[in-house]
Amino acid sequence: MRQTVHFGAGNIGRGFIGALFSESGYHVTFVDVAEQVINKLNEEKGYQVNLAQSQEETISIGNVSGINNMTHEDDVIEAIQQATYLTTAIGPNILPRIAPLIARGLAKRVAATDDKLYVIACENQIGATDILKQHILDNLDEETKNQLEGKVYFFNSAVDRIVPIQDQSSLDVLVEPYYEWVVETAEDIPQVTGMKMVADLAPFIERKLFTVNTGHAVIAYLGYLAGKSTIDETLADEEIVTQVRETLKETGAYLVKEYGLDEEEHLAYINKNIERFKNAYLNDGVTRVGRAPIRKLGPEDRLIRPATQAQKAGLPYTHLAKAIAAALLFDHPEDEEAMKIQEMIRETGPEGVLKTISGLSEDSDITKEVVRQYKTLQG
Ligand SMILES: NC(=O)C1=CN([C@@H]2O[C@H](COP(=O)(O)OP(=O)(O)OC[C@H]3O[C@@H](n4cnc5c(N)ncnc54)[C@H](O)[C@@H]3O)[C@@H](O)[C@H]2O)C=CC1
Ligand SMILES: O=P(O)(O)OC[C@H]1O[C@](O)(CO)[C@@H](O)[C@@H]1O
Repeated sequence: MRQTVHFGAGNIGRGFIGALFSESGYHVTFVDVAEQVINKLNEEKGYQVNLAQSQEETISIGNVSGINNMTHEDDVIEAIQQATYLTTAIGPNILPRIAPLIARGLAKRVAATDDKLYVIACENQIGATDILKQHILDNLDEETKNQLEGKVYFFNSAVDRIVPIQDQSSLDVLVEPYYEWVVETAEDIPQVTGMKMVADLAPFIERKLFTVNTGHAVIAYLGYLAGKSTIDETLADEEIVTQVRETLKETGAYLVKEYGLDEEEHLAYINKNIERFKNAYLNDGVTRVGRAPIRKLGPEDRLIRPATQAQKAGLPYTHLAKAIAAALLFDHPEDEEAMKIQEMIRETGPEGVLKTISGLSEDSDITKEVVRQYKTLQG
C-alpha cells in the first residue's frame, strides 16, 4: 500500500487532505504534537468525516496512524522514507518549525533511494510550499541539496474547504460538502482523488484567497464588532451581506483585470461563496475565521494585497479599507495576535500597525482611508 505523511492532524488534515489520501488507497501517517489525537489515531485507526448538510452523510476514513513529532522524531524520519507524498496543513507560522525534521527525513531518504517524493504545503498562503522548501533547504548541506534534484518535488497548492473547530473528544470531523484542492505541477504524479492539477496556480490561489478568505474575513471582523458569535448568524444581517458583496466586487475587479476572468462568471463565484458561508450546519465561530489577524493583515494576505493591487490598478478599495479597519478592531482576548495588535495600536496608533504589519507607509492613501474608517467604526 502506498504511504503518505501528513503534518497537522487538525481540521484540514483529518477533514480534507488526509481523508482524500485515505480514500485514494493510501495509508496516512499523521504527524502532530497533540498527543491525545495521535493516541486516538493509533488506537482507533479511523474516523468519520461528516458532511455539514441537511441529509446525514458520513465518509469512513481508515488506514490512518499517528506520530508525535515532539517525542518520536526518528519515527517521523522513518515514515518519510516510505512515503510517496508529504503534505502539511499546520498553519503558515508553523512551517519553519517542522522544516528541520523534514530536512533530516529528506537527507536520509535521498541518500538511500531515487524514489520520488512530492511535497505539498496545504495552507492558506500564497507560495506556502516554496516557503517550506526554503526553510528545508536552510537545514541541508550543499551536497544533500543537490541530491534532491529529480527525487524530491515541491508543488504549491490552494486548499478550499470550510472546516470549523471540532469537538475535541472525538477524531470525527464535520466539514462542508464542497471542496477544491488545486496543485501546481507539470509532472505526471500519482493520482489522488480530488486533487486538481494545473500548470499555473496564481489565478486559482488569488481567486480563492481574495474571494473565499477575504469574504470570510470581512464577515468575521464585522460580525465580531456587531457582537455575533457565528458566521451564519452574522450573515442574517443584510447590511453586512452587502458590505461583503461590495468588498468582493473590489477584489473581483482586480482579479478580472489581472487574470482576464469572465466578469459574469466571477460574480456567480462570489455569490456561490456567500451562500457557502451561510451554511448554519457548520456553526463556524467568527473568532476562528478571524483568528491570527497579524497574519491576515500581512502584505500578501487576503485584505492588504487586494487593496494594494486595486490601488495600483486605479480600482476602488474603500470596502476593503473598511474590512482592514474592522480587523484592527478585532480585540478577541483569547487571540494572541489580536492582543498584540491592540498593544501596538496603543503604542503607535492604527497607522503604526499598518506600517509594521502590512508594509503600508503612514502617508499612503490606503492607510488614510483605513484610519478614517477605523475612527468611524470606533464610534
Ligand atoms: N479550517 C479551514 O477551514 C481551513 C484551513 N486552511 C488552512 O489549513 C491549515 C491548517 O488549518 P486547520 O486545520 O484549520 O488548523 P488546526 O489548528 O485544526 O490544525 C493544525 C494542527 O497542527 C498541529 N500543530 C501545531 N503545531 C505543530 C507542530 N509544531 N508540529 C506538528 N503539529 C503541529 C496542531 O496540533 C493541529 O492539530 C492552515 O494553514 C489554514 O489556513 C485552509 C483552508 C480551510
Ligand atoms: O485563518 P486561516 O488559517 O486562514 O483559516 C480560516 C480560513 O479557512 C477557511 O475556512 C477556508 O479557506 C476560510 O474560509 C477561512 O477564512
